[in-house]
Amino acid sequence: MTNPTQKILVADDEPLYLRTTGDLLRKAGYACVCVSNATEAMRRLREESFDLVLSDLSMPGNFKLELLHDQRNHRPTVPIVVITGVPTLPSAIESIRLGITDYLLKPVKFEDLLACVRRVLASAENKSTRPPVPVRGRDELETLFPHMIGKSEPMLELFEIIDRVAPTDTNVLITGESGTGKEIVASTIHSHSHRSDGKFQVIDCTAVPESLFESMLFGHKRGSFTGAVGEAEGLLKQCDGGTAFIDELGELPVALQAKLLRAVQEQTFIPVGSHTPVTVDTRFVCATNRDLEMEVAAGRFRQDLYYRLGVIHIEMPPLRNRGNDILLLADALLDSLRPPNSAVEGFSDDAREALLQYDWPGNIRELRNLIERALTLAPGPLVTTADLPGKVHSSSASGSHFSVLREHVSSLDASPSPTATLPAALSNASREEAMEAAEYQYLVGLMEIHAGNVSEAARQAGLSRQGLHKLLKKHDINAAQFRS
Ligand SMILES: Nc1ncnc2c1ncn2[C@@H]1O[C@H](COP(=O)(O)OP(=O)(O)OP(=O)(O)O)[C@@H](O)[C@H]1O
Repeated sequence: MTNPTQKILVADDEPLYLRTTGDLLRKAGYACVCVSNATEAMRRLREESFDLVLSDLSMPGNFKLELLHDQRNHRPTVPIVVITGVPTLPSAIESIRLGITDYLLKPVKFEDLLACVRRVLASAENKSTRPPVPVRGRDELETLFPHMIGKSEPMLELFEIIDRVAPTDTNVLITGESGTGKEIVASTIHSHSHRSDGKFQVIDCTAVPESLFESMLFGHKRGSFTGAVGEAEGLLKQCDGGTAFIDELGELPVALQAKLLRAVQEQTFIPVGSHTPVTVDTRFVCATNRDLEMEVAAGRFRQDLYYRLGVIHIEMPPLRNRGNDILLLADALLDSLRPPNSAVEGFSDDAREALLQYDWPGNIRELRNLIERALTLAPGPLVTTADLPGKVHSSSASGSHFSVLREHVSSLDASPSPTATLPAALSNASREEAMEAAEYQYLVGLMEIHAGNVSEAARQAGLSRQGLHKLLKKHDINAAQFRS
């Protein structure tokens, strides 16, 4: 039921759109004020109270800037649904400060607009019964999420975003290199949300064959396809009331993107072989290490889905940009991974320096693996550079053998002659380093041949898509960069 006191400000510089939207919303029972420029929109916002703003932020006058300015004057944020023909995603902090709750792309169907308005207003009503998120100082931010280690500026900014975004129902897109902590951020958002009693459901787009993905996500009726011996509830239904974490979103096949869009937009879907829609109440948090904007530009990822899922866009800082957090993480991981009978107590000064100098292409996952390895090698009491892989300790001295080797093999022709000789400087490389560099070269060549198509490349390599993804991740190779 529409609450007749709910008041919407519609701000847009297209007269026809403005008039029809206003008329339709009034018919749907909302009080509606329509304005065609930023100055008028700000004047109305300052003088009256609204429950929702529907606006293309890029109309005459800088509405975005004025809203941010008002925020600094501590005015309460009204939820904003951005309706635009030329979208750009603001940073996470900017989205939060502006109060952006959703994106709709023009032309927008009125039923979609209405569904969105209802959802946002219902969620804003819930929100008003929740205590506001206080502004936190540095000390408080540092201790807010004890399982997430970090005191560097990029990490404190991340903690502030998580703190502000967790209590809302806004969809979140987390991007960043492999191993930077995207999943841990997603689960922290869930555990600090009002959905924490519901399930945090991980849905990995690379883990399921394309043909089974739809039934895995939405469920199926008995007999709907060969092998569907019973009825199955999909993963989305299982996290009704909770959070769906869609990992490796960039790998989601195009055919399924439209179906996911409907589920995200309307919170309903139809199980395979059924005719009856299922309704859920699920928040979507997604992650990818692909450049989704590039995927959208290349036509491989739906623009509407990208905007719908990325209302808040968090970019994870790579470990190499987190300064002394590297050492905080190394100490904490050593503590948590050390077996009870281990004689190892810490790192030598040289080893600490080497950890700081290395560029960590595999980020925290790589650091964790390195510490596990060092714990088995180091006689104790200190882990020294001798217990670290060559690529780590040599990066602080003469440059890593591995990276030099990797550079060398990358500069070779795509099909190098078997007699190609390695430079004398590389004769120091260990067998392990040489094998890694060869594997890297093979993967780069494979990606070039198949123009970044992981399924085709996996077929040639005799690997599963998932297996190939793991290898690409290990070498920090982004398949998207090979697509034209
Ligand atoms: N700030 C942190 N403090 C402590 N541990 C962390 C932190 N960030 C990540 N980790 C740990 O590092 C490992 C990798 O993190 P996670 O799986 O969240 O990365 P990811 O970005 O999702 O990786 P991928 O893209 O490969 O799926 C996990 O074991 C996680 O618990």
